[in-house]
Amino acid sequence: MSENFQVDLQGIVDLLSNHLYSSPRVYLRELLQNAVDAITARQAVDSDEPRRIDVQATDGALSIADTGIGLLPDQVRELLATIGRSSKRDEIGFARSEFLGQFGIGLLSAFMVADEIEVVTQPAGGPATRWIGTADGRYELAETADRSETGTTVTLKARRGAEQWYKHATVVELIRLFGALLPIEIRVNGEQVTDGKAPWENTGAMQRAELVGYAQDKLGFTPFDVIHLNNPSAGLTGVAFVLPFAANPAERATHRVYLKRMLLAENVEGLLPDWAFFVRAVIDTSELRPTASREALFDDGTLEATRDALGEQLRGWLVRLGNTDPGKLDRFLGIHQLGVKALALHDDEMLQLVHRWLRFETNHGRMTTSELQQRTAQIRYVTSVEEFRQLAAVAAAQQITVVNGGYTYDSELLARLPEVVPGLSTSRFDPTELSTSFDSLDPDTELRLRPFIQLAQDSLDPVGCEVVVRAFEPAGLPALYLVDRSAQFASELRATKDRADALWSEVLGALDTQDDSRPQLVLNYRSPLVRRMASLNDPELTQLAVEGLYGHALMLGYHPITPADSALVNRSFLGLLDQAVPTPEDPTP
Ligand SMILES: Nc1ncnc2c1ncn2[C@@H]1O[C@H](COP(=O)(O)OP(=O)(O)OP(=O)(O)O)[C@@H](O)[C@H]1O
Repeated sequence: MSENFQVDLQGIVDLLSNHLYSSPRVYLRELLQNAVDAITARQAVDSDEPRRIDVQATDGALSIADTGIGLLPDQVRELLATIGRSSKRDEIGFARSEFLGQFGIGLLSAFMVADEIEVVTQPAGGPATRWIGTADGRYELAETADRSETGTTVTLKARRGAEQWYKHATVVELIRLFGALLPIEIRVNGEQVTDGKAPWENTGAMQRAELVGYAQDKLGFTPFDVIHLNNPSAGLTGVAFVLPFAANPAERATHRVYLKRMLLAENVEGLLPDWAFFVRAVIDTSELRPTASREALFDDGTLEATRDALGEQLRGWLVRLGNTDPGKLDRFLGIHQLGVKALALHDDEMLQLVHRWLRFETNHGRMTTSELQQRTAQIRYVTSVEEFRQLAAVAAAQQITVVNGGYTYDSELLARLPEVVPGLSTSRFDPTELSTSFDSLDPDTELRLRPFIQLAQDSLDPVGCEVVVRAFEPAGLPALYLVDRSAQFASELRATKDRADALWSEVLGALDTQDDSRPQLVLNYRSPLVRRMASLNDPELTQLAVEGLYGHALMLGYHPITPADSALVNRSFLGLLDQAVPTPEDPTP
């Protein structure tokens, strides 16, 4: 013998209110939606019939009356009293596109705010029926006196503690929120509360001002720009408002979505591609599907195709801006630079889109990648602001363009650019490259300077630095400390190894590249100071001066200072002071 399931209605209502719906306020959305569907069904039969919804909200009670199709007694039994039964699906069970509802559970949401639901309904030419359902799962059905008009009235009485959802102001606010775009006359306590127009449908000169006003009112900001969105295959129209402030690209952007002109939710995710974090969209769609809670979009192929199509339109806006109003694009990037860069780092599409407008600091001013490409086949960058400060002027004097990759995301972006942009080549700038562009001394001078160079080398042997003399610009810079990158890594590794315990020491030892190329102190023979030093006849003073320059060059380049370095610099500083400050027995004239 087969039996029917018993359903604990209270359990289902708890499930809906605690797990499906985000707030009891959706009860009004569900009632409104049923009224709209009933009107749609009646219009399909006779489009001359009125399209009206009348809400009466007095403290503690609410009724919503529609001029819809109404139900016969048998339909009431089948549709209202059977959970999950809906008149809005076709024979195969698919949602029929003309209706908002589809699941056959919406009416139950009223039990979140009422213990009893009364429905009085009458189809054209049929009898009027009164149905009263209670939250404990019982219902009564009876014929009643005819209504004055075809349609349905649903009446609720507030459950204790839910009175706030029945207040006039709250009801007006919620009806406006959910129903602002519905092409139906909606009154609350006699007053018409909506105009049925989407802000982007107003044409004419004031359209933009109205859209800006809408964003200010409803979204709380004055948009940087407004982009129209359109996707006929999803029956979609709307706008994207560009945020006037920086947004965190890691936070998923959410959008206000209307489905068949009724609000689905104010914070729908997944409508636009992830990279479009800098806009908030407001759209209406007739083809995308809701989830059962009607608070999110169902993530299917149609949504994916829509996301791509809308992404194309946002991309189009960026490209247009780049081509027609570079100043405005610059302002846009000024606001969203960091977010755009962060995203471009992981999202090839975004990088491809924006790379040509991203500006980087270089030693020849701020430049885009295409401006850089015009200057040099190979874009060279350093990875820290300190390194840039040290090398910028010297490299510029040798006509070498160096990009400062020290700002957030810049060096990572520069490293990734060649993967995405054909023909673009970037590399880390190796400071030792500089010395190859410095001028060597002529053989006579070289010979003459040999004792000086030897003396300087003796001073710097204890710190493992090689002394070289070259002539380069700017002449005001007496010395430059250059260290090959892999040598720098090896020396830092060794310093750490010396400080680490035995286990770590061994691990670090395995990483040692054994690169023993020594750092160089390049003395600049164009510098008057270096020239004077080279012609000194006092070996001790020469050595102190070389050590002093060494310390100065280290600090200028923000290089790490080892104990041996600081001992050397100390010695030089004190020695030079000693020479500079006269002793009392040596009275100055
Ligand atoms: N105001 C109304 N006028 C006419 N029929 C109604 C009305 N309200 C509800 N119904 C009938 O009751 C059925 C069940 O309504 P319910 O709101 O529970 O589900 P639904 O609207 O079909 O789907 P969903 O759960 O997606 O809202 C509807 O399919 C409809 O046939």
